[in-house]
This record gives sequence, structure tokens and C-alpha cells, in this order.
Amino acid sequence: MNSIDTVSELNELLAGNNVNIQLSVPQLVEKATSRGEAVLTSTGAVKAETGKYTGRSPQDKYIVEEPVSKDKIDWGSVNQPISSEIFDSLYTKVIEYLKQQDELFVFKGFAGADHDSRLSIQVVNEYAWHNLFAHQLFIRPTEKELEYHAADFTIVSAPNFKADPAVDGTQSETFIIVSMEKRIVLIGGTEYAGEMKKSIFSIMNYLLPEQNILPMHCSANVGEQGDVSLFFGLSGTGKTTLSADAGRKLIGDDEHGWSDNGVFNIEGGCYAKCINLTRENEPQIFDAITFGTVLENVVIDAETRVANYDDNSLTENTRAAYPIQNIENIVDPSVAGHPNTIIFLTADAFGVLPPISKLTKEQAMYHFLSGFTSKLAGTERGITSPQPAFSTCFGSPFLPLHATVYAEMLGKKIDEHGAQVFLVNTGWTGGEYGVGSRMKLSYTRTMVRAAIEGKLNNVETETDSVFGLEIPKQIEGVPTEVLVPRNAWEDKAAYDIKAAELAKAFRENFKKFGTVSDDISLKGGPLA
Ligand SMILES: Nc1ncnc2c1ncn2[C@@H]1O[C@H](COP(=O)(O)OP(=O)(O)O)[C@@H](O)[C@H]1O
Ligand SMILES: C=C(OP(=O)(O)O)C(=O)O
Ligand SMILES: [Mn+2]
Repeated sequence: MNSIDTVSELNELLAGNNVNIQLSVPQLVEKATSRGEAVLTSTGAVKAETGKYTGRSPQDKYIVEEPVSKDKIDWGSVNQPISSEIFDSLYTKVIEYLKQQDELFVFKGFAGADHDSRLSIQVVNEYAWHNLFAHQLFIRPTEKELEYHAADFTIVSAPNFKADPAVDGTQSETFIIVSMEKRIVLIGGTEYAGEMKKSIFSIMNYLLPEQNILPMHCSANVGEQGDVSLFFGLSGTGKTTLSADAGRKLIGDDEHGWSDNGVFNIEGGCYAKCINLTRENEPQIFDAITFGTVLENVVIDAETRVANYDDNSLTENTRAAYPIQNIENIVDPSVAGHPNTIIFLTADAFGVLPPISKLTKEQAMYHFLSGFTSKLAGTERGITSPQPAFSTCFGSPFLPLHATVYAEMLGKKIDEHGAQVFLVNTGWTGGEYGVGSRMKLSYTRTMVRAAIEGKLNNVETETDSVFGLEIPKQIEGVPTEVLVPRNAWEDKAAYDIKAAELAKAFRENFKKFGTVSDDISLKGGPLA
């Protein structure tokens, strides 16, 4: 089978009389509820459950081994190859399966708020609620744009189609396969909606560097003076939470590009975690949950239909998906200038990294490549407690190219625009996970604001004796004893052992970058 067949199979599917194209939010809400896929809640949000897949399933993610991309992809456990024969045969089966459905739902829109580099996408869904998710998360076209819309990439999602590993060549019933050549994402066996948005993000991580644009797994906001801040971080480290700040306009909560013009959001919506969500702690996010928001795996009262955000019985990874316009203070379209402040968020389960520290250029490169953090409960299949992890560029599950491609681009941009980089530990303090506690959100917010407002530029600092990081000695509103990790631990000997263990893990991990990065390692890594 060649690529022409893939296109005509898709066209035939889309020409069927069971296809609903570009339904509005109320129409999709109606479809999702009347078809029994979701229920209406007291705020007008719709709530859907996703069965056993309540987070991403990285083990089931593949990229088709094809001539156009073969030599560019950084193949390995993240970017697992799959043959075009397997893809073609599964694709045909999925298309046949979708043709049998009573109804299908298609969303057409864009990824990338900068018109120069945006990608036209379409999403074909078996479920109305998934299509509502696509509508809320991707960039919605104007009427005129819709008229001329021609998809560069298509997501075909059939969660109820399950692969048979013995016959289909997958590792399980679930598959998320990207073909860069055929420009298709094929999803089956999982209902977790996040797979759709993260697939498009992976594709942007493949396409943007060719246009000299740095794709970034970060949130972004901008202050009154046009000062832009970025917050890099793996899932659950605080990108969405910390970028929602009443005093600053939100650019986006998860995926951005940085071009010669500045930064832009890749998406048109946010995907916030809502476990333990309260209006008091996260007012912007709480209030964004209104009519048409998709609540994923949130437990609601059967009668009143009021959400209970404290209930983690379905998963720790409960989610709300809403258009960015649901947040009061935003820039629209989601574009802004060059960043002044860059924050690397890490959720350190060892409890030894300082809650905030200032990085030199070499430290910034070292920590960007290392990407040390923890995988937090629920974010990936099988993760039930924080698992320390080195996730290159704070987003390794989404990077098809070699990490150094992104790191070099970031290094150049930091130099060019003179951005100050901070490392912020939103994870544990006073002891490792199980002994200490998670850093208080209100402290993290205070520290982050101080950094963004330039208040930490000329403060007195203390050098972390293990990692060589510069720790501000005082930050107004934060108790001084939490600033230096060793002081926050009651058992100093235990701290010393943990810190040495983490420094060793950093050094071991950095070996994978070889001698090219010796200078960065020497000047930016843990002290001897
Ligand atoms: N100190 C802290 N900083 C940031 N988030 C925190 C902190 N303590 C607890 N949290 C919680 O951790 C979660 C962070 O998730 P989120 O912002 O959605 O991460 P991301 O967008 O990076 O995936 C939120 O539920 C937030 O309430
Ligand atoms: C959607 C996800 O991203 P994040 O948690 O970074 O928002 C995810 O990791 O599944
Ligand atoms: Mn997020």
C-alpha cells in the first residue's frame, strides 16, 4: 500500500453519511451526553471516564520507520520504531471499524498560534467527548479559515478498537502510532484524551526545529511590561498551576514554540490537573471550569452533579480541558515577545534540591539536558508514587529528535536574549517522599513571583554545597529555613546521604551525552 491509498481511505471515511464535521460546543455536549459517553455536571462541564487508561501509555507509542524520518529520529525506548506494514494494516482495520459506527466526529483546526508556522490539523473521533476535547484544546478556526482548511496532519482515534498483539504486531491492545510520511496519528485501545494533544506536540517537536523554531514543553505568561516567563516541567510539576497568575496574562499552559519573533502557544486550550483543586488555591483554574469544559475521571455526586475534586478513586490524574479564553487574564492570540525569565520546574522526590536557585549559563544547559524530576502519580500508566526520573529537556516522552538539538537551540536563545534561568523544586522538602512534605504551593508562588519581578537578581546567595547552585538567602514571605534544603531536614546525616546519592545519579545520567558536553558537565554539574 502506498500513501495515496492512505489518503483515499481517509477521504472515503470522511465522505460517509455518519460523519459530523465541526459541531459546536453545545452540539458536542448534547451528543456526548445523549450517547451515554458523558454526563452533565452542575457547572455545565461534561464528565467522562476513561476506563483503565487514565494517563499516557508511553510503552504503546510508536513512530513508523519511514525514509523521510528514519535518519532524523532518536530511536530508543521513547521513540519506538514500528514497520510501515504494521501501520498500514492497522490503519485499514481502524478505518473499516470507524465506517461501521453510527456516528463519527471531526474537528478541523490548528496547532501553533503563529501563522507563519502553524500546522493545520484534523481530528477524527469515535467519541463525541473526545471531539469536544479536541475542540477545546486545539486552536479553533474562524469561519473563513475553516472554508480554506486543508489538514496537514490527521489524528484518527478509535479507543474501542483494540489491537491483537499476536496478529497486529503491537505490544498490547493499545497503540499510538505517528507516521511522519503519511501525516497520520493512529490511536486505538486508550480513551485517555491527553494522548491526542501530546501526539500533536510530538509532531511539532519534529517539525519546528527545521524552521529554526524551538519547541518547548513549558507554560508561559507575560506581565504588564511585556516581560515573558517560561515554566518548563514534566507532567505534574506545576506548569499549568504556576502560569495561571492573576497578575500576569496567560500565553499557554503546556506547549510553546520560540521563534525569532518570540514565543507562541501551540494550543488553544488548557488541560489542568484537578486533584484537590480549590478555588482558594487555584482560582483561575477553578473558575475556568464552565459549560463545555471536559472533566476527565473527576468524581461527581450522582444527584447534585457537583464535582468532588478531592476524590482520587478513579485516578490521581483527574483533568479539566477548557479553551484558554476561559481564563480571565490572557493574551489573544497566544503570542508574545522573547522571555526574560526561564524557570525549570522539578518535583524532587529526594527532597534535596533547593526550592529556588539561580543558574549560570552552564548550569542551565546541564539541568536542561539532565531534566531531573519525578514522574508523579497517575501521569503515566503504572506510576503510583513519585518516581525520580531524568527526562531530557523536561519532556523526553515528546521529543522525536536527539535532545542536543533542542538544548543547543535553547542555549543560543538564552545567550541572544539574556534570559535568567532559575531551578524551582516544587517537590519534596524536609525529607524525601514519604518523610518530608511537598513544598507549599503558596511558597512556590511567592518565590516564582520574586524571580519574575527581578527581586532575586541582586540578592545575597549561599552556594549549595552539593550542586553548586546559588540559593537566595532571603525571600520576603518565605520562611528562611525552607530556602536551604539541609536546614529543612531534621536529620542532617540523612540529608547528606540523599544529596550525595542524587549527585551521583546526575553524574551517571549525564554520561549518556558523551564527551561533547564535558565543559557543561564540569561547570554546570554537581560539585566534585
Ligand atoms: N509547590 C507546588 N508547586 C506547584 N504545584 C503544586 C505544588 N504543591 C502542590 N502542587 C499541585 O501539583 C499539581 C501541579 O500540576 P500541574 O500544574 O497541572 O502540572 P503540569 O501542568 O506541569 O503537568 C497541581 O495539582 C498543584 O495543585
Ligand atoms: C497531558 C499531559 O501533560 P501535562 O501533565 O504536562 O499537562 C500528560 O503528561 O499526559
Ligand atoms: Mn499542565
